[in-house]
Parts: sequence; C-alpha cells; structure tokens
Amino acid sequence: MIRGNLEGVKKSYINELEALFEIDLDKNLIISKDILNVLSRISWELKREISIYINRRGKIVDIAIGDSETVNLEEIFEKRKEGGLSGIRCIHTHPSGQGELSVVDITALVSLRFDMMVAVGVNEGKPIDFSIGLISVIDGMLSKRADILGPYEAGIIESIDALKLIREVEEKLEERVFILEEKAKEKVILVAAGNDDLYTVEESLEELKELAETAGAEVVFKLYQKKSKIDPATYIGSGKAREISLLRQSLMADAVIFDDQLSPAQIRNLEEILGCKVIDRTALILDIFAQRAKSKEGKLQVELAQLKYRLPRLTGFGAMLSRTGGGIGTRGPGEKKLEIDKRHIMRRINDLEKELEAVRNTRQVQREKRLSNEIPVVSIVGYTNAGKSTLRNKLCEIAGVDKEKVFEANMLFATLDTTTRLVNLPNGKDVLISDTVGFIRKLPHELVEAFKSTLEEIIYSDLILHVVDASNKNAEAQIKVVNSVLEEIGAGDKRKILVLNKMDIADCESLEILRGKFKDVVEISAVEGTNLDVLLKVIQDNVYKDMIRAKLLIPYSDTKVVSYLHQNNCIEKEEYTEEGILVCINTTKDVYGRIKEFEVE
Ligand SMILES: Nc1nc2c(ncn2[C@@H]2O[C@H](COP(=O)(O)OP(=O)(O)OP(=O)(O)O)[C@@H](O)[C@H]2O)c(=O)[nH]1
Ligand SMILES: [Mg+2]
Repeated sequence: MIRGNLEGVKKSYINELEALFEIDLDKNLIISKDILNVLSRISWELKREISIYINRRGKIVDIAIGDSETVNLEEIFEKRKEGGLSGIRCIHTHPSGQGELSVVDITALVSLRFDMMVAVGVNEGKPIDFSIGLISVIDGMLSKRADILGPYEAGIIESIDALKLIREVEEKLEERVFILEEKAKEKVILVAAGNDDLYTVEESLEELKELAETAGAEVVFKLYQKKSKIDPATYIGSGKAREISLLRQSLMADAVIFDDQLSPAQIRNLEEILGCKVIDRTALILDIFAQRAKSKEGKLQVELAQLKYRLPRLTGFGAMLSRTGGGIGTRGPGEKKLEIDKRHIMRRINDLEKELEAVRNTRQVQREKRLSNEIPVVSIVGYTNAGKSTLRNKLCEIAGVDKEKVFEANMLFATLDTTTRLVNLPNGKDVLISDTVGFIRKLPHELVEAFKSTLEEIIYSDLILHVVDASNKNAEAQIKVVNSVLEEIGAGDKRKILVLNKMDIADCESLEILRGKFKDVVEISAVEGTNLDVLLKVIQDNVYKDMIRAKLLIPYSDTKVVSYLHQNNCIEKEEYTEEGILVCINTTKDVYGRIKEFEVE
C-alpha cells in the first residue's frame, strides 16, 4: 500500500508505485537507477516528495507520498538492537529542488535512527543529484548529528555500496551496543525439526529452552516441525521460514535458535529470510561454554572450538553479524572479540593448538606421576545437571583428604574443568575422584575435539561412575547419550558403575523402569547423602578388585622399595628382621608387578 497524501493522485501512478514492491533490489545498492527514475518522474508530475524505505535485505518495505512527517514511520521499523540503527534506509525525492539534506531530513534521520537518509534532487522528471546522511557516532553511541556525503551526480548512485557505509557506522558502535545487549535479555524464538529419536521433539525443545536460558536469553516462542526430510537450503521448509519471519516481527524477537547444527549455507539463507541472527544448537552450547570456562585450559579449549566452528561461517551477512551482533551465539571467551579476518583466525587456531599441546603435555606428566603412585582414578561422568559435582563434594565431605569444593549449581554446564580430589575408602586406601564436564545430546563435535585433553582424564581412569538424574523423565535417553559420548572419546570399554542419583525426588514408576533396564545400579541421593557408604564400598570393590596379597622381604639396601610401598598405602604388616624388612602387602597388580622380585613364601 502506498501511504501519505494521495489526494488527486492518478490510479496509474499508484499502480506503478505499487509494482515496485515486487522488485528485489540488490541489497548493496542504495537504490537502483530504474527505481529512482520511476520515483523522479512521478514525483515531478505530482510536485510532491516520494519516500521509499528499504531494509538490509534490499526489500522495499514502504513507499510514501508527501513529506516524511505525514506518515507514521514507527510501524515499518524492524525491532533492532537498543542503541543501534533501525535497519531501514530512506531515500526520498526533492522535486524541483536540490539533492541536499534539509534540517527536517536530518532530524528524521537521527530521531528514527535510519541506516541512512538519501535526498535526490529532481528536475524535469529526472534525478539530478543526491546526498547521503549517516548518523555520526560519538563515543561509541549514535549522536544527534549527521555526517553528510555528496551531493553527487545522480548517475553514480549504483556505484556506492550502501551496506558498507552502514557497516562502518555499526563498527564504531560495536562496543556500546555490546554492553547494552548484555543488560537487556535477548528475546529468542526456538525451532526444532525432525523426527523423534531418543527425545520427542517437544522434550528436545524443552531442553533447548533450558540451554537458551542458561545462555541468558528470554524464550518468547517455541515451535517445531515434524518432518522426516531436512531441507538442505533452509533446514525447515521455506514456507515455514517465512511464517517464522512474520512471527519474529510481531514478537519483536532478536534471534531464532535452531535445535540442530546448521550448515553455513543454511544459516545464511535463514538469516536472509528471517532478517535476524540465526543461532544453531552448537553455537548456543559454545556460547554457554564461553561464559563458564574458568581455567586457562578451559578457556583455550572453548576459544579453539569457537574459532573452528566459525571459520567456515565467516562470509557475507553472517560475518557482519558476528562482529556487530554481541549477545548469544557470538560471545567470545573472556572479553575477547573474534576477528573476522580469516588469516588472523587461522593463525590464532594454530597458536591455540600449540598452547593446548603444551598443556596436554603437562597433564601427561602429572598423569604419569600419578600412575607411578598407583592411586586409582575414578571419573564421575554424566549428563549435564545430573549431580556430578554435588556427589563429588559430598564424597569429599565424608571421606575427603582435601576439601576444596567444586562449583555445583542447578544450571547446565556448571563444571567445565576437570578437578581431581583424594578420597579415602573404607579399607583405608585412597582413590582420586575427578569431576568432569557434563555431556549433552548432540554435543558439538568441535567441543569434543577441543576438550580432548580434559576428556582424556576419563580414558585414563580406572573406573567410571556414570551419574544419572533418576528424577528426569528422559533419564534413559540421557544414559544412552552419555554412553555414546564415552564411545566417541574411546572410553567405551572402561569399567562403569551406573549411579542413580536424586532418589529423594525420583518417582517410583520411572525408577522401576530404570531398575528393570539397567542391572547393578547404585541408588543414591547426593544432596541428602543417602547410600554414599554403599557407593564407596562399591568403588572400593571395583578399584581394588584384583588385589593381590603378598609377603615380601626387602633387604636394608633397598629401603627405597619400602617407601614406595608406604606411598601406595598398601602395607598391612611391617617387621624388621636380621635379613631385611618383612612386609605383608595388599595391593594392585601394577604395584605388585614392580616389587614381585622381593616376594617370599
Ligand atoms: N533433589 C536432589 N537434587 C540434587 C541431587 N544431587 C544434585 N542435585 C541438584 O542438581 C543440581 C545440579 O547439580 P550439580 O552437582 O551441579 O550437577 P552436575 O552434574 O555437576 O552439572 P554440570 O556440572 O552442569 O554438568 C543442583 O541444583 C543440585 O543441588 C540429589 O541427590 N537430589
Ligand atoms: Mg558439575
């Protein structure tokens, strides 16, 4: 619909202007010459200004006849970032006038935060010249002033890259907009598609909602499409995408989050259609990890994963958004901003890999030291929020040798760094218990890869405690996910104990089902400390399963061996005789293997 002062305007002109809505402009152009010619001719005939409003995708969103003051512009605006540009540019004619911006034009520009304001001088029905106004950025914020380019000759209008000019403004804004976004929660729409697998689509969306909220977003709508075939271009069908686009505008959402990993092309296409930031499940999880990572190693790993994820996605619109977007899906580790230059990124990836390699070597050394101590290592693994950290802390509380606590919280991925503590078993022997990062369905491959050095701890452990939130209705599916991640990292064959946690709040029915499906489970409540003595005993039985009892005679020239045995806490009796020290030990195969030459009957 054409708006404004239509009094006495011939129907043919209206029709001609209306036909312009059908044209898809090159989004980089301020406006095409063809359209400008039409506007100039009609404007000249009517002796009235004509304004045309174009969004970032090159779509004409409104056309108005008369002064810009006579139309309500607010209605056509897309909701954009607080403190940022509106996403709409305005091009208007000055019939029998100059292509210069008037005070009214500049006021409209700064108060409505247009991407740009362009005035075109028209004479004898033809465009003559034009000027461009862009809001000046002062101290990282949009000011009340404008920078004016031109006037230029109308003929060159197609040679100017409009998006480039807009981006330059936004780049200067970047920091401020980022801060503003951190305060205001981003409104997001969640979308899932596909068939039910382990989870139903609804359950999957529920989990995505928790993830989105963990990342700091506000979910304004959830929708799903049950579909067996995924559209290679747009993931969901393009009709559905257009539907979401309208929904997004009416709900004023800032981003749409998809419950899957999307290809770079899918993200680009969806951003085009939806006109907003598109975040996939991987980017979302990476974002949460970026917020959580505390240790140097954790940060390095997350940054590496993010860069590897972003590298193939740094083109076109996406690249621009990743610079100006801020907020969910684009947060970097720490305060650091990601650079868009691919070469920079490759270099950074290279450096990170080297740094991580060094960290990995240190871990290796620590591990070897630990192995030579022969203290068995027990890794606690499980789905995120299963209660791993709570259990580790509780075990330390009742049997710990050192007491430093691990962060536990009712949120996803509270723990990112593996932490290891010494716990004393009922038989007086020690085990090292390490808490690990939680697993999740569709764990991004980039993360598994980057977190290898942390996850390697699991491969080298003697026993795995697989903690399950028995109160979660998806417990069984979560068990499967954890098992498949364990397979993926090469820990599939490790000795495992299934620990059903949160017995205090689990309902009987689902417990029965779990008990029926999985044998040899230990049922506990980490919070209430129920059955932890049983768990410790089970750990002991497993870790010290292949214990060997032996009697040794160690000559006084080899007292080092005795200290070694002491270190490993395996001496049951010690007696000083004339020939040497007589000791009875109860120990693991490994320790036994090292000292068996001293065995006596
Ligand atoms: N009712 C009940 N709540 C529990 C129990 N164990 C843990 N929780 C709660 O579950 C939430 C998650 O506990 P965490 O120990 O942080 O879980 P986690 O597995 O370490 O989670 P991530 O580190 O995020 O992967 C917390 O709010 C705990 O208080 C339990 O036995 N019963
Ligand atoms: Mg934890």
